[in-house]
Amino acid sequence: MRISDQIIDPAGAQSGDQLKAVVIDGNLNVVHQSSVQFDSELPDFRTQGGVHIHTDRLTVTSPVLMWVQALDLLLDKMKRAAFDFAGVRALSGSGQQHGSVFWRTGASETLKHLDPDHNLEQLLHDSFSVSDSPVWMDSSSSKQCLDLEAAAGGAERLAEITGSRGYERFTGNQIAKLRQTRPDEFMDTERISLVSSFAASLFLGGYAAIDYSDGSGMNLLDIRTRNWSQICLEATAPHLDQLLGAALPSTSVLGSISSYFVHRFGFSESCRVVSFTGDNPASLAGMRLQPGDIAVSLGTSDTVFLWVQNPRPALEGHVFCSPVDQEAFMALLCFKNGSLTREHISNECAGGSWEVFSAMLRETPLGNDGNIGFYFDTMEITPPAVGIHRFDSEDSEVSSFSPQVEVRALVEGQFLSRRLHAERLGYSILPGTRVLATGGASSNKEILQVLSDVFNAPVYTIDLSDSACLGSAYRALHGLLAESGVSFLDVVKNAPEPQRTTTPHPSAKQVYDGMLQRFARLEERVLQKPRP
Ligand SMILES: O=C(CO)[C@@H](O)[C@H](O)CF
Repeated sequence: MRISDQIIDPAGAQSGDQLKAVVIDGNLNVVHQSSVQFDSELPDFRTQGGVHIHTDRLTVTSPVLMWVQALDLLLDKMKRAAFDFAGVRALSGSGQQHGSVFWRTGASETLKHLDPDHNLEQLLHDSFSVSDSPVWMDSSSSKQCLDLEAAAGGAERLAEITGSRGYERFTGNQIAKLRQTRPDEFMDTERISLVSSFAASLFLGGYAAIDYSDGSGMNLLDIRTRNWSQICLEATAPHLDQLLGAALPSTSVLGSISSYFVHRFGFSESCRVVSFTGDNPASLAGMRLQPGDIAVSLGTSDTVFLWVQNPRPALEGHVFCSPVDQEAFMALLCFKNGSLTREHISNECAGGSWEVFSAMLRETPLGNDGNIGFYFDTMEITPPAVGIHRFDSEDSEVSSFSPQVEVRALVEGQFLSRRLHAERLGYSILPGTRVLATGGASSNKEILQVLSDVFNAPVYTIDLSDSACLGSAYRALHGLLAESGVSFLDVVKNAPEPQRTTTPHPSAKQVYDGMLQRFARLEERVLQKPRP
């Protein structure tokens, strides 16, 4: 790759709260970054964390036109910064998993004939049959999950086919709910995209295929045959295969960039668009995860994931097709109450100051004198519980902690939960295990110290706190070369190595091995409590 070549990746495209672009050169060095924060830079949409939480506290959506406007804004920012779009040889991207975009009948013609004298928001303003896209934080499709599990032959059978039991946020259940509750909008839909393939469609000037990896988060794709499961399609909506289009390998080169971007921004006509994928699969690529590593992404949601060759789908957690190896898979656990909950406790206990929050972690002991907390601001995915629950060293429930104890109870509780549920699924932390951390909170050393202590393993980070961006730029490069048969890990073998940032305290194993057993018992007590 000529040094002047660059790979643009509007990755993190539609991750929870922002749209980001990362550009790398032919030596895999990051040469440009830009971003748009949805809440502060597109205030007219009045989102919080990029979403609207509806009054039922279960329905969570994002305005699709906010995502479109964010792309206009991002590319205008790069243009004003005199970014050389002509040097971009390929682009790829990622989007928050499970979210869905419903294209109105006729939108494909609009996409094909975009007028470069206008911005995308003006051109696509009437192209969506559903203006408020369901997103991953939604928990409102429980009935549809039960119906789909029944149609598949039970939760275990559905997990065996699609990699997961029925989950409310998974796209198939959201599609079924929309068809049942908003039939007119559903009937006016000619294509359904994931957030990732929606973003790819904008650059392609036509409907982009859903890739195998992000498609694995829909409860619709058979993860072994990599075809849509007929049982699941028929249980969800009639002719759904026509609305989704065929799924393609995540390494597919979808085509050349739309002439709209050539004329409006100066992209080269030869710029290739490589299949977009989900944010977590892109993070796996960005961290160049290897078998034996465990990744912890500390973002709007926290996720724990790793590379697996022989998947064992279960009733907890998920198995997705790997985004970088057609024979492999990735196992993932999702914890919805991630950075928004850390922000909530920081505002309540540390005056919103991360410096104060970090000092409180430094000043409180490992094990927090036996105090344990569970912090679920919204209905949690892993485990399915809600509310805040605090216990003292005698396992007695208490109504409050001091601010310092609360801060440590939150961070220890989050990481004890990540470890407990990972070990339940058979992930074992072995000597030599690397914990690779990414996401916004991975830039906080005190939070990473607690992560290292709870897992009793060293924590490594990469230069960029958002590995989904970097992973999509790497995948863009791999897409250019994949036809030559070169593996993804070979293409990126010279990328900057993750740096070790923290190692566990000598007493960590003794403190947290014991605390984990208490945590598991108390979590059972929380799950037995009646939901409010
Ligand atoms: O639901 C999730 C994974 O299954 C979340 O991590 C979303 O991908 C966040 F955007």
